[in-house]
Amino acid sequence: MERNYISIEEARKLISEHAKPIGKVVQDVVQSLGCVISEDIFSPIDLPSFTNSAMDGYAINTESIRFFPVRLKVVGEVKAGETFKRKKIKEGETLKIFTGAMIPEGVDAVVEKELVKAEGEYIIIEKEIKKWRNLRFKGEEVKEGQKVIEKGTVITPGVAGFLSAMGIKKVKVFKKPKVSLIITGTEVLKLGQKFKHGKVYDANSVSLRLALRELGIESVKVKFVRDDLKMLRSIFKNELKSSDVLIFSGAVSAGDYDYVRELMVEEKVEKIFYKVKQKPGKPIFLGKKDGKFIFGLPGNPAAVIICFYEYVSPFIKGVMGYKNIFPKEVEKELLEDRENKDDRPHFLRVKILGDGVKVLEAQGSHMLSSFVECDGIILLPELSKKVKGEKVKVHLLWER
Ligand SMILES: Nc1nc2c(c(=O)[nH]1)N[C@H]1C(S)=C(S)[C@@H](COP(=O)(O)OP(=O)(O)OC[C@H]3O[C@@H](n4cnc5c(N)ncnc54)[C@H](O)[C@@H]3O)O[C@H]1N2
Ligand code: MOO
Repeated sequence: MERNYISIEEARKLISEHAKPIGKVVQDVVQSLGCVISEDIFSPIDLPSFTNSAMDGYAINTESIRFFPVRLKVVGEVKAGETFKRKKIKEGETLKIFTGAMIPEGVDAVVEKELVKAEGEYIIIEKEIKKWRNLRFKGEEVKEGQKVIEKGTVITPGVAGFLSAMGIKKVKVFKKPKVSLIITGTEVLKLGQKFKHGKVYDANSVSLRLALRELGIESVKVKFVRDDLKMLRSIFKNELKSSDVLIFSGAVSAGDYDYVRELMVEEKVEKIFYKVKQKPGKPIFLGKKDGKFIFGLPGNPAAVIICFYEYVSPFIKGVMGYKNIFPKEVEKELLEDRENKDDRPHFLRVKILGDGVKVLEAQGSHMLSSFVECDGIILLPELSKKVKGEKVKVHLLWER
């Protein structure tokens, strides 16, 4: 007999167990935002790769200056990017130098231009300048061959910049899954279609596509299908061939035309779980066939978004090689008493106000207006009461 529900904790555990990388690919660093590096990175060069100036100013040799103030003759200049084997300074001389320019032989400090007085071909340095001032040394940050990035690191713009600074153009990352969205419902109108009484505009394909884009998943196919088992089967079979993760929206519940569960049984999709004790999103399904994973999300549009962030996004992150897959949490104080008389835990949309959280209006699984102000979700256990001032964990959905 099928158990009626599993708990949120059990569902999370099953997500963690099944969300494993599906392969590795070589990716251009410039296209790699949000990918996870799949092998340790060793620097091919020193960083800095040559000793250079941290300031625009004058290159000096402090050892040849016996006392300050000193008057030095400007005998040339060194620009960034220039190599200048011929440029050397002798006692009594200086070179004009720019930020990032290579330090010439015999130079052991750079005095920034604000600290000198220019007098024709000469400069006067009033105050003592210490050896090594304003020098950025070869290899001071990274040595050639040093391990600089560990496998499992998520590529942020900063990481991508760092890779590029080492001259690394391509990087091995865990594969992003290809995703198919199968949007069910005879009542569903695609955006742009003329409104008809009794129909609803599709919200789910749009919220899911954008949520997937946040994860860097661009390879997304969207299929709309009426509540028709034959058509659903044919689309399912096709998408199973081409995608790694299939996400159904709608038709997972108990209605006569809710065909997804029936299809999963018929197609011998191995059930990982079906139905989680929660609101919204109770009839969520996760299954596996031919190494591909299938989510069935309820059609209710708020349930879709919440199930995506609580389960689908963690799953996809796991596939992409992320170590931390579940939503980031912050602790906040509840700004009002809140009771859950239901026997299912409730995910509630909240707005963060400083150290507190306000539970938003419009919490129904069919209601989306609360997302206008929503920063995150709190979980209110079944048959429980939380009082004003009590600490709650907020699952952060997005930053703005
Ligand atoms: N007898 C029972 N009825 C229901 C149960 C139950 O246990 N017994 N569960 C309820 C719960 S909880 C949920 S959640 C929903 C889930 O329903 P389905 O997954 O079968 O989804 P649909 O019936 O297809 O649609 C639900 C709702 O969402 C609207 N919808 C569907 N697709 C879209 C879309 N792309 N964009 C916007 N809105 C969409 C649809 O019109 C329905 O209003 O079942 C309860 N029923
Ligand atoms: O579990 Mo359903 O999403 O409440 O209404």
